[in-house]
Amino acid sequence: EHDLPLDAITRKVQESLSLGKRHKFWETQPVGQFKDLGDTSLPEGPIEPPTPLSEVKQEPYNLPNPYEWITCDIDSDEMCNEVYNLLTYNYVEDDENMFRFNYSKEFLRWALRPPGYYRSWHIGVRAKSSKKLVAFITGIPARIRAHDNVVTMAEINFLCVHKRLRSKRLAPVMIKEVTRRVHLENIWQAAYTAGVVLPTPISTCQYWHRSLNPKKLIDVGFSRLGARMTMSRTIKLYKLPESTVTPGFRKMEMHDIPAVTRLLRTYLNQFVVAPDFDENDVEHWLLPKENVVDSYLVESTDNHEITDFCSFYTLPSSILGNQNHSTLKAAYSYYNVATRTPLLQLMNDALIVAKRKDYDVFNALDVMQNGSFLKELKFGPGDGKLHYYLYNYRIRQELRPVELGLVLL
Ligand SMILES: CCCCCCCCCCCCCC(=O)SCCNC(=O)CCNC(=O)[C@H](O)C(C)(C)COP(=O)(O)OP(=O)(O)OC[C@H]1O[C@@H](n2cnc3c(N)ncnc32)[C@H](O)[C@@H]1OP(=O)(O)O
Ligand SMILES: CNCCCN(C)c1ncc(F)c(N2CC(C(=O)NCc3cnc4ccccn34)C2)n1
Repeated sequence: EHDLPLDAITRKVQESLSLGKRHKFWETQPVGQFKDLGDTSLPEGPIEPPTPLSEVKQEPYNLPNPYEWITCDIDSDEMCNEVYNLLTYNYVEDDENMFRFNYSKEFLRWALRPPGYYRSWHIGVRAKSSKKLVAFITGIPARIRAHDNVVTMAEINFLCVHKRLRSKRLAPVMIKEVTRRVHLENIWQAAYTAGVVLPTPISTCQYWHRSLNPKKLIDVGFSRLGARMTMSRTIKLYKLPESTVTPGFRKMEMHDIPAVTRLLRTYLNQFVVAPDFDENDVEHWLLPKENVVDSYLVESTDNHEITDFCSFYTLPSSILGNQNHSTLKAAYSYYNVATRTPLLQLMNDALIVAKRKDYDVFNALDVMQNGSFLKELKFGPGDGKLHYYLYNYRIRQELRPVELGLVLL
Protein backbone atom coordinates (compact mmCIF):
# COMPACT_ATOMS: atom_id res chain seq x y z
CA GLU A 1 0.00 0.00 0.00
CA HIS A 2 2.88 2.37 0.80
CA ASP A 3 4.47 2.29 -2.65
CA LEU A 4 1.32 3.73 -4.28
CA PRO A 5 1.94 7.11 -5.97
CA LEU A 6 0.48 10.02 -4.01
CA ASP A 7 -2.41 10.72 -6.42
CA ALA A 8 -3.61 7.11 -6.15
CA ILE A 9 -3.69 7.50 -2.38
CA THR A 10 -5.60 10.78 -2.76
CA ARG A 11 -8.04 9.00 -5.06
CA LYS A 12 -8.51 6.24 -2.49
CA VAL A 13 -9.14 8.80 0.23
CA GLN A 14 -11.60 10.62 -2.01
CA GLU A 15 -13.35 7.33 -2.87
CA SER A 16 -13.54 6.36 0.79
CA LEU A 17 -15.16 9.74 1.47
CA SER A 18 -17.75 8.82 -1.22
CA LEU A 19 -16.30 11.76 -3.13
CA GLY A 20 -15.42 9.30 -5.87
CA LYS A 21 -19.14 8.94 -6.72
CA ARG A 22 -20.08 10.20 -10.19
CA HIS A 23 -22.43 13.20 -10.16
CA LYS A 24 -23.43 13.26 -13.83
CA PHE A 25 -25.72 16.26 -13.31
CA TRP A 26 -23.92 18.17 -10.60
CA GLU A 27 -20.59 17.93 -12.46
CA THR A 28 -22.20 20.12 -15.16
CA GLN A 29 -23.27 22.82 -12.70
CA PRO A 30 -21.46 25.95 -11.43
CA VAL A 31 -20.96 24.60 -7.93
CA GLY A 32 -17.82 23.68 -6.01
CA GLN A 33 -16.62 20.33 -7.36
CA PHE A 34 -15.12 17.64 -5.13
CA LYS A 35 -11.99 17.57 -7.38
CA ASP A 36 -11.38 21.22 -6.41
CA LEU A 37 -11.42 20.45 -2.68
CA GLY A 38 -8.39 21.99 -1.01
CA ASP A 39 -7.53 24.21 -3.99
CA THR A 40 -7.44 27.53 -2.10
CA SER A 41 -6.15 29.32 -5.22
CA LEU A 42 -9.71 29.47 -6.61
CA PRO A 43 -11.19 32.92 -5.88
CA GLU A 44 -14.15 33.35 -3.51
CA GLY A 45 -17.38 34.55 -5.17
CA PRO A 46 -19.41 33.84 -8.32
CA ILE A 47 -18.18 30.85 -10.33
CA GLU A 48 -19.80 31.95 -13.63
CA PRO A 49 -20.66 35.50 -14.77
CA PRO A 50 -24.34 36.40 -15.44
CA THR A 51 -25.70 35.58 -18.90
CA PRO A 52 -27.16 38.46 -20.95
CA LEU A 53 -30.94 38.18 -20.36
CA SER A 54 -31.51 37.89 -24.13
CA GLU A 55 -29.43 34.68 -24.07
CA VAL A 56 -31.33 33.01 -21.20
CA LYS A 57 -33.43 30.13 -22.55
CA GLN A 58 -36.91 31.66 -23.04
CA GLU A 59 -38.93 28.45 -23.12
CA PRO A 60 -39.22 25.77 -20.39
CA TYR A 61 -37.05 22.66 -20.47
CA ASN A 62 -38.49 19.56 -22.10
CA LEU A 63 -40.30 17.09 -19.86
CA PRO A 64 -40.98 13.43 -20.71
CA ASN A 65 -44.08 13.32 -22.90
CA PRO A 66 -46.80 12.39 -20.36
CA TYR A 67 -45.91 15.42 -18.18
CA GLU A 68 -46.28 19.20 -18.34
CA TRP A 69 -45.12 22.19 -16.32
CA ILE A 70 -47.60 24.00 -14.11
CA THR A 71 -47.03 27.19 -12.17
CA CYS A 72 -48.54 26.61 -8.72
CA ASP A 73 -50.63 29.49 -7.37
CA ILE A 74 -50.24 28.71 -3.67
CA ASP A 75 -53.00 31.26 -2.86
CA SER A 76 -55.55 28.96 -4.53
CA ASP A 77 -56.93 26.54 -1.96
CA GLU A 78 -57.21 23.74 -4.51
CA MET A 79 -53.60 24.12 -5.69
CA CYS A 80 -52.32 24.51 -2.12
CA ASN A 81 -54.13 21.28 -1.24
CA GLU A 82 -52.46 19.47 -4.15
CA VAL A 83 -49.01 20.71 -3.10
CA TYR A 84 -49.72 19.83 0.54
CA ASN A 85 -50.80 16.28 -0.42
CA LEU A 86 -47.82 15.67 -2.73
CA LEU A 87 -45.42 16.65 0.07
CA THR A 88 -47.37 14.84 2.78
CA TYR A 89 -46.94 11.51 0.97
CA ASN A 90 -43.68 12.00 -0.97
CA TYR A 91 -41.38 14.48 0.83
CA VAL A 92 -38.35 13.91 3.10
CA GLU A 93 -38.29 10.81 5.31
CA ASP A 94 -35.68 9.69 7.83
CA ASP A 95 -33.33 6.87 6.80
CA GLU A 96 -35.49 4.24 8.54
CA ASN A 97 -38.70 5.54 6.90
CA MET A 98 -40.34 6.01 10.30
CA PHE A 99 -41.15 9.71 9.84
CA ARG A 100 -41.99 12.08 6.97
CA PHE A 101 -42.15 15.88 7.14
CA ASN A 102 -45.70 17.16 7.16
CA TYR A 103 -45.39 20.87 6.36
CA SER A 104 -48.84 22.44 6.92
CA LYS A 105 -50.69 24.49 4.29
CA GLU A 106 -50.36 27.69 6.30
CA PHE A 107 -46.64 26.97 6.75
CA LEU A 108 -46.21 26.51 2.97
CA ARG A 109 -48.04 29.79 2.29
CA TRP A 110 -45.70 31.52 4.78
CA ALA A 111 -42.56 29.85 3.42
CA LEU A 112 -43.35 30.64 -0.22
CA ARG A 113 -44.69 34.21 -0.11
CA PRO A 114 -42.00 36.40 1.47
CA PRO A 115 -41.53 40.04 0.37
CA GLY A 116 -40.80 40.17 -3.38
CA TYR A 117 -41.71 36.53 -4.10
CA TYR A 118 -42.25 35.30 -7.70
CA ARG A 119 -45.21 33.05 -8.36
CA SER A 120 -43.33 31.70 -11.40
CA TRP A 121 -40.78 30.17 -9.00
CA HIS A 122 -43.44 27.87 -7.52
CA ILE A 123 -43.03 25.12 -10.11
CA GLY A 124 -45.05 21.92 -10.45
CA VAL A 125 -45.09 19.02 -12.88
CA ARG A 126 -48.36 17.29 -13.55
CA ALA A 127 -49.47 14.31 -15.59
CA LYS A 128 -51.31 15.58 -18.72
CA SER A 129 -53.90 12.77 -18.49
CA SER A 130 -54.79 12.68 -14.79
CA LYS A 131 -53.85 16.34 -14.12
CA LYS A 132 -52.23 14.99 -10.92
CA LEU A 133 -49.31 16.92 -9.43
CA VAL A 134 -46.29 14.59 -9.54
CA ALA A 135 -43.36 16.88 -8.77
CA PHE A 136 -42.59 20.27 -7.21
CA ILE A 137 -39.70 22.66 -6.63
CA THR A 138 -39.71 26.24 -5.29
CA GLY A 139 -37.55 29.31 -5.09
CA ILE A 140 -37.95 32.50 -3.07
CA PRO A 141 -35.77 35.61 -3.31
CA ALA A 142 -33.49 36.42 -0.35
CA ARG A 143 -30.65 38.84 0.27
CA ILE A 144 -27.81 36.77 1.69
CA ARG A 145 -24.45 38.08 2.83
CA ALA A 146 -21.34 35.98 2.26
CA HIS A 147 -18.43 37.65 4.07
CA ASP A 148 -18.90 41.32 3.08
CA ASN A 149 -20.90 40.75 -0.10
CA VAL A 150 -24.69 40.96 0.06
CA VAL A 151 -26.04 38.95 -2.88
CA THR A 152 -29.68 38.60 -3.94
CA MET A 153 -30.11 34.83 -4.22
CA ALA A 154 -32.87 32.30 -4.68
CA GLU A 155 -33.52 30.00 -1.73
CA ILE A 156 -34.49 26.67 -3.24
CA ASN A 157 -36.66 24.25 -1.29
CA PHE A 158 -39.44 21.65 -1.39
CA LEU A 159 -37.88 19.66 -4.25
CA CYS A 160 -40.12 16.63 -4.45
CA VAL A 161 -40.74 13.88 -7.03
CA HIS A 162 -43.59 11.43 -6.46
CA LYS A 163 -42.38 8.10 -5.11
CA ARG A 164 -43.55 6.35 -8.27
CA LEU A 165 -41.40 8.62 -10.51
CA ARG A 166 -38.10 8.35 -8.68
CA SER A 167 -34.72 7.55 -10.30
CA LYS A 168 -35.85 8.78 -13.73
CA ARG A 169 -33.52 11.85 -13.72
CA LEU A 170 -36.52 14.16 -13.22
CA ALA A 171 -34.80 16.10 -10.43
CA PRO A 172 -32.11 17.58 -12.72
CA VAL A 173 -34.85 18.84 -15.06
CA MET A 174 -36.68 20.44 -12.11
CA ILE A 175 -33.46 22.07 -10.96
CA LYS A 176 -32.59 23.35 -14.46
CA GLU A 177 -36.10 24.79 -14.86
CA VAL A 178 -36.07 26.67 -11.57
CA THR A 179 -32.56 27.88 -12.45
CA ARG A 180 -33.84 29.16 -15.79
CA ARG A 181 -36.75 31.02 -14.17
CA VAL A 182 -34.45 32.54 -11.55
CA HIS A 183 -32.05 33.67 -14.30
CA LEU A 184 -34.96 35.38 -16.07
CA GLU A 185 -35.21 37.64 -12.98
CA ASN A 186 -31.48 38.48 -13.30
CA ILE A 187 -30.55 36.47 -10.19
CA TRP A 188 -27.48 34.20 -10.54
CA GLN A 189 -26.88 32.64 -7.13
CA ALA A 190 -28.88 30.29 -4.87
CA ALA A 191 -28.79 28.80 -1.39
CA TYR A 192 -30.22 25.46 -0.36
CA THR A 193 -29.87 22.72 2.25
CA ALA A 194 -30.26 18.96 1.99
CA GLY A 195 -29.82 15.88 4.09
CA VAL A 196 -27.79 14.32 1.24
CA VAL A 197 -24.15 14.99 0.27
CA LEU A 198 -23.85 16.72 -3.13
CA PRO A 199 -21.03 18.77 -4.73
CA THR A 200 -20.12 20.60 -2.49
CA PRO A 201 -21.30 21.57 1.00
CA ILE A 202 -20.20 24.99 2.29
CA SER A 203 -20.92 23.60 5.75
CA THR A 204 -22.30 20.46 7.38
CA CYS A 205 -24.38 20.84 10.53
CA GLN A 206 -25.73 18.43 13.09
CA TYR A 207 -29.30 18.28 14.39
CA TRP A 208 -29.84 18.09 18.15
CA HIS A 209 -33.12 17.18 19.83
CA ARG A 210 -34.50 18.15 23.23
CA SER A 211 -37.23 15.76 24.41
CA LEU A 212 -40.34 17.53 25.70
CA ASN A 213 -42.66 14.50 25.70
CA PRO A 214 -40.19 11.65 26.26
CA LYS A 215 -42.83 8.98 26.75
CA LYS A 216 -44.35 9.61 23.28
CA LEU A 217 -40.89 9.94 21.67
CA ILE A 218 -39.93 6.53 23.04
CA ASP A 219 -43.32 4.98 22.13
CA VAL A 220 -42.91 6.05 18.48
CA GLY A 221 -39.23 5.11 18.21
CA PHE A 222 -37.91 8.67 17.85
CA SER A 223 -35.74 8.08 20.94
CA ARG A 224 -34.82 5.07 23.08
CA LEU A 225 -34.93 4.63 26.85
CA GLY A 226 -31.41 5.37 28.14
CA ALA A 227 -29.35 2.56 29.62
CA ARG A 228 -30.09 2.07 33.34
CA MET A 229 -33.03 4.49 32.94
CA THR A 230 -36.70 3.84 33.79
CA MET A 231 -39.55 5.66 32.05
CA SER A 232 -40.47 7.60 35.21
CA ARG A 233 -36.83 8.62 35.69
CA THR A 234 -36.72 9.75 32.04
CA ILE A 235 -39.93 11.80 32.38
CA LYS A 236 -38.46 13.46 35.49
CA LEU A 237 -35.16 14.16 33.71
CA TYR A 238 -36.89 16.22 30.99
CA LYS A 239 -39.45 17.93 33.24
CA LEU A 240 -39.71 21.73 32.77
CA PRO A 241 -41.28 24.49 34.95
CA GLU A 242 -44.80 25.62 34.12
CA SER A 243 -43.81 29.26 33.51
CA THR A 244 -40.85 31.13 32.00
CA VAL A 245 -38.33 32.68 34.38
CA THR A 246 -37.02 35.81 32.55
CA PRO A 247 -38.64 39.09 33.65
CA GLY A 248 -40.08 40.93 30.63
CA PHE A 249 -40.28 37.76 28.47
CA ARG A 250 -43.26 38.15 26.11
CA LYS A 251 -44.52 37.39 22.58
CA MET A 252 -43.23 39.63 19.80
CA GLU A 253 -45.75 42.13 18.44
CA MET A 254 -46.00 44.43 15.39
CA HIS A 255 -44.59 47.48 17.18
CA ASP A 256 -41.43 45.51 18.08
CA ILE A 257 -40.35 45.11 14.42
CA PRO A 258 -37.86 48.04 14.29
CA ALA A 259 -36.15 47.03 17.56
CA VAL A 260 -36.03 43.32 16.65
CA THR A 261 -34.62 44.21 13.21
CA ARG A 262 -31.83 46.27 14.80
CA LEU A 263 -31.08 43.52 17.34
CA LEU A 264 -31.02 40.78 14.70
CA ARG A 265 -28.98 42.68 12.07
CA THR A 266 -26.29 43.50 14.65
CA TYR A 267 -26.22 39.90 15.89
CA LEU A 268 -26.05 38.31 12.41
CA ASN A 269 -23.09 40.54 11.41
CA GLN A 270 -20.71 38.16 13.20
CA PHE A 271 -21.41 35.21 10.85
CA VAL A 272 -19.73 34.53 7.50
CA VAL A 273 -23.01 33.61 5.77
CA ALA A 274 -26.26 35.16 7.04
CA PRO A 275 -29.49 36.72 5.74
CA ASP A 276 -29.52 40.51 5.27
CA PHE A 277 -32.94 41.06 6.91
CA ASP A 278 -34.70 44.44 6.71
CA GLU A 279 -37.90 45.40 8.57
CA ASN A 280 -40.15 43.92 5.85
CA ASP A 281 -38.27 40.61 6.09
CA VAL A 282 -38.50 40.64 9.91
CA GLU A 283 -42.22 41.33 9.72
CA HIS A 284 -42.72 38.36 7.39
CA TRP A 285 -40.30 35.82 8.86
CA LEU A 286 -40.51 36.60 12.58
CA LEU A 287 -43.90 38.10 13.51
CA PRO A 288 -45.69 35.22 15.29
CA LYS A 289 -48.09 33.16 13.15
CA GLU A 290 -50.23 30.52 14.86
CA ASN A 291 -48.93 27.00 14.15
CA VAL A 292 -46.18 28.38 11.89
CA VAL A 293 -43.67 30.57 13.72
CA ASP A 294 -43.38 31.65 17.37
CA SER A 295 -41.24 34.61 18.47
CA TYR A 296 -40.55 35.94 21.95
CA LEU A 297 -38.46 38.79 23.23
CA VAL A 298 -37.26 40.29 26.51
CA GLU A 299 -38.31 43.90 27.14
CA SER A 300 -36.26 45.26 30.05
CA THR A 301 -38.58 46.28 32.88
CA ASP A 302 -36.88 49.61 33.60
CA ASN A 303 -36.21 51.25 30.21
CA HIS A 304 -38.39 49.09 27.92
CA GLU A 305 -35.38 48.27 25.71
CA ILE A 306 -35.60 45.01 23.70
CA THR A 307 -32.49 43.11 24.81
CA ASP A 308 -33.08 39.48 23.70
CA PHE A 309 -35.05 37.47 21.15
CA CYS A 310 -35.82 33.83 20.45
CA SER A 311 -37.96 32.05 17.85
CA PHE A 312 -38.88 28.62 16.57
CA TYR A 313 -40.92 27.28 13.62
CA THR A 314 -43.49 24.47 13.66
CA LEU A 315 -42.80 21.47 11.40
CA PRO A 316 -44.72 18.33 12.33
CA SER A 317 -43.78 14.90 11.01
CA SER A 318 -46.12 12.10 10.07
CA ILE A 319 -45.34 8.99 12.10
CA LEU A 320 -45.43 6.09 9.64
CA GLY A 321 -46.98 2.90 10.99
CA ASN A 322 -47.54 3.52 14.69
CA GLN A 323 -50.78 2.36 16.30
CA ASN A 324 -51.17 5.08 18.92
CA HIS A 325 -49.69 8.25 17.33
CA SER A 326 -49.92 9.70 13.82
CA THR A 327 -48.07 13.00 14.23
CA LEU A 328 -44.86 14.17 15.91
CA LYS A 329 -45.20 17.82 16.92
CA ALA A 330 -41.73 19.35 16.44
CA ALA A 331 -40.42 22.87 17.03
CA TYR A 332 -37.28 23.95 15.15
CA SER A 333 -35.03 26.62 16.61
CA TYR A 334 -35.00 29.59 14.19
CA TYR A 335 -33.18 32.87 15.11
CA ASN A 336 -32.11 33.66 18.68
CA VAL A 337 -30.25 36.72 20.02
CA ALA A 338 -29.16 37.16 23.64
CA THR A 339 -27.48 40.46 24.59
CA ARG A 340 -28.57 40.74 28.27
CA THR A 341 -30.20 37.47 29.31
CA PRO A 342 -27.88 34.42 29.31
CA LEU A 343 -28.60 32.45 26.08
CA LEU A 344 -28.97 29.35 28.25
CA GLN A 345 -31.81 30.94 30.25
CA LEU A 346 -33.45 32.45 27.14
CA MET A 347 -33.50 29.07 25.37
CA ASN A 348 -34.77 27.33 28.50
CA ASP A 349 -37.70 29.76 28.43
CA ALA A 350 -38.24 28.79 24.77
CA LEU A 351 -38.35 25.11 25.82
CA ILE A 352 -40.85 25.97 28.59
CA VAL A 353 -43.13 27.74 26.08
CA ALA A 354 -42.83 24.87 23.57
CA LYS A 355 -43.67 22.29 26.24
CA ARG A 356 -46.67 24.38 27.37
CA LYS A 357 -47.85 24.42 23.71
CA ASP A 358 -47.70 20.63 23.64
CA TYR A 359 -44.67 20.13 21.34
CA ASP A 360 -43.12 16.67 21.59
CA VAL A 361 -39.56 17.69 20.67
CA PHE A 362 -37.51 20.87 20.18
CA ASN A 363 -34.89 20.56 17.40
CA ALA A 364 -31.86 22.78 16.91
CA LEU A 365 -28.91 22.80 14.54
CA ASP A 366 -25.42 23.39 15.95
CA VAL A 367 -25.25 26.68 13.97
CA MET A 368 -24.64 30.19 15.35
CA GLN A 369 -24.15 30.00 19.14
CA ASN A 370 -26.51 27.06 19.64
CA GLY A 371 -23.57 24.86 20.64
CA SER A 372 -23.31 26.84 23.88
CA PHE A 373 -26.62 25.57 25.26
CA LEU A 374 -27.33 22.21 23.57
CA LYS A 375 -25.75 19.83 26.08
CA GLU A 376 -26.64 21.84 29.18
CA LEU A 377 -30.33 22.04 28.18
CA LYS A 378 -30.37 18.27 27.66
CA PHE A 379 -30.42 18.19 23.84
CA GLY A 380 -29.13 14.92 22.39
CA PRO A 381 -27.32 14.67 19.03
CA GLY A 382 -29.59 13.39 16.23
CA ASP A 383 -28.60 11.16 13.33
CA GLY A 384 -29.61 13.82 10.78
CA LYS A 385 -26.94 16.01 9.28
CA LEU A 386 -27.91 19.07 7.28
CA HIS A 387 -25.61 20.14 4.46
CA TYR A 388 -25.64 23.79 3.34
CA TYR A 389 -25.00 24.69 -0.32
CA LEU A 390 -24.50 27.79 -2.46
CA TYR A 391 -25.06 27.68 -6.22
CA ASN A 392 -22.66 29.65 -8.47
CA TYR A 393 -20.81 31.07 -5.47
CA ARG A 394 -17.52 29.66 -4.15
CA ILE A 395 -16.57 29.94 -0.52
CA ARG A 396 -12.77 29.51 -0.16
CA GLN A 397 -12.94 26.99 2.67
CA GLU A 398 -15.75 25.04 4.30
CA LEU A 399 -17.43 26.93 7.15
CA ARG A 400 -17.73 25.64 10.68
CA PRO A 401 -21.38 25.63 11.88
CA VAL A 402 -20.55 28.50 14.29
CA GLU A 403 -19.81 30.66 11.20
CA LEU A 404 -23.29 30.02 9.74
CA GLY A 405 -26.07 32.49 10.52
CA LEU A 406 -28.66 31.09 8.09
CA VAL A 407 -31.60 28.79 8.92
CA LEU A 408 -33.70 27.51 6.00
CA LEU A 409 -37.14 25.91 6.45
C1 LIG B 1 -29.28 30.64 -9.76
C2 LIG B 1 -30.47 29.85 -9.32
C3 LIG B 1 -30.08 28.36 -9.12
C4 LIG B 1 -31.33 27.57 -8.55
C5 LIG B 1 -31.05 26.06 -8.32
C6 LIG B 1 -30.01 25.80 -7.25
C7 LIG B 1 -29.84 24.29 -6.97
C8 LIG B 1 -31.02 23.67 -6.21
C9 LIG B 1 -30.80 22.19 -5.96
C10 LIG B 1 -32.02 21.54 -5.26
C11 LIG B 1 -32.13 21.92 -3.80
C12 LIG B 1 -33.26 21.10 -3.13
C13 LIG B 1 -33.42 21.46 -1.65
C14 LIG B 1 -34.42 20.49 -1.07
O1 LIG B 1 -35.60 20.56 -1.35
S1 LIG B 1 -33.83 19.19 -0.06
C15 LIG B 1 -35.21 18.10 0.05
C16 LIG B 1 -35.22 17.17 -1.19
N1 LIG B 1 -36.45 16.39 -1.24
C17 LIG B 1 -36.56 15.14 -0.74
O2 LIG B 1 -35.62 14.55 -0.23
C18 LIG B 1 -37.95 14.53 -0.84
C19 LIG B 1 -37.92 13.03 -1.14
N2 LIG B 1 -37.08 12.72 -2.28
C20 LIG B 1 -37.47 13.03 -3.56
O3 LIG B 1 -38.52 13.62 -3.81
C21 LIG B 1 -36.50 12.67 -4.67
O4 LIG B 1 -35.62 11.67 -4.20
C22 LIG B 1 -35.66 13.88 -5.16
C23 LIG B 1 -36.59 14.86 -5.89
C24 LIG B 1 -34.98 14.57 -3.98
C25 LIG B 1 -34.60 13.38 -6.15
O5 LIG B 1 -35.25 12.70 -7.22
P1 LIG B 1 -34.82 11.17 -7.58
O6 LIG B 1 -34.44 10.51 -6.30
O7 LIG B 1 -35.90 10.59 -8.41
O8 LIG B 1 -33.45 11.32 -8.45
P2 LIG B 1 -33.38 11.65 -10.02
O9 LIG B 1 -33.14 10.38 -10.74
O10 LIG B 1 -34.54 12.44 -10.47
O11 LIG B 1 -32.08 12.58 -10.12
C26 LIG B 1 -30.83 12.14 -9.54
C27 LIG B 1 -29.97 13.36 -9.45
O12 LIG B 1 -30.57 14.29 -8.52
C28 LIG B 1 -29.61 14.58 -7.49
N3 LIG B 1 -30.31 14.81 -6.22
C29 LIG B 1 -30.90 13.88 -5.42
N4 LIG B 1 -31.41 14.47 -4.33
C30 LIG B 1 -31.15 15.81 -4.44
C31 LIG B 1 -31.41 16.95 -3.62
N5 LIG B 1 -32.05 16.84 -2.44
N6 LIG B 1 -30.98 18.17 -4.03
C32 LIG B 1 -30.31 18.29 -5.20
N7 LIG B 1 -30.02 17.26 -6.03
C33 LIG B 1 -30.44 16.03 -5.64
C34 LIG B 1 -28.72 13.34 -7.43
O13 LIG B 1 -27.51 13.68 -6.80
C35 LIG B 1 -28.59 13.00 -8.91
O14 LIG B 1 -27.68 13.91 -9.52
P3 LIG B 1 -26.13 13.43 -9.81
O15 LIG B 1 -25.60 13.00 -8.44
O16 LIG B 1 -26.23 12.26 -10.80
O17 LIG B 1 -25.42 14.62 -10.34
C1 LIG C 1 -34.67 21.36 2.77
N1 LIG C 1 -35.05 21.70 4.07
C2 LIG C 1 -34.06 21.28 5.04
C3 LIG C 1 -34.64 21.40 6.38
C4 LIG C 1 -35.65 20.27 6.51
N2 LIG C 1 -35.41 19.72 7.79
C5 LIG C 1 -36.08 20.33 8.93
C6 LIG C 1 -34.54 18.62 7.95
N3 LIG C 1 -33.79 18.19 6.90
C7 LIG C 1 -32.98 17.13 7.10
C8 LIG C 1 -32.95 16.49 8.33
F1 LIG C 1 -32.16 15.41 8.55
C9 LIG C 1 -33.77 16.98 9.36
N4 LIG C 1 -33.80 16.43 10.57
C10 LIG C 1 -34.45 16.95 11.72
C11 LIG C 1 -33.86 15.73 12.49
C12 LIG C 1 -34.99 14.81 12.86
O1 LIG C 1 -35.96 15.27 13.46
N5 LIG C 1 -34.88 13.52 12.46
C13 LIG C 1 -35.97 12.57 12.74
C14 LIG C 1 -37.11 12.97 11.88
C15 LIG C 1 -38.36 13.26 12.31
N6 LIG C 1 -39.12 13.56 11.25
C16 LIG C 1 -38.36 13.48 10.15
C17 LIG C 1 -38.68 13.72 8.80
C18 LIG C 1 -37.66 13.61 7.86
C19 LIG C 1 -36.36 13.29 8.26
C20 LIG C 1 -36.07 13.03 9.61
N7 LIG C 1 -37.08 13.13 10.52
C21 LIG C 1 -33.14 15.34 11.19
N8 LIG C 1 -34.56 18.04 9.18
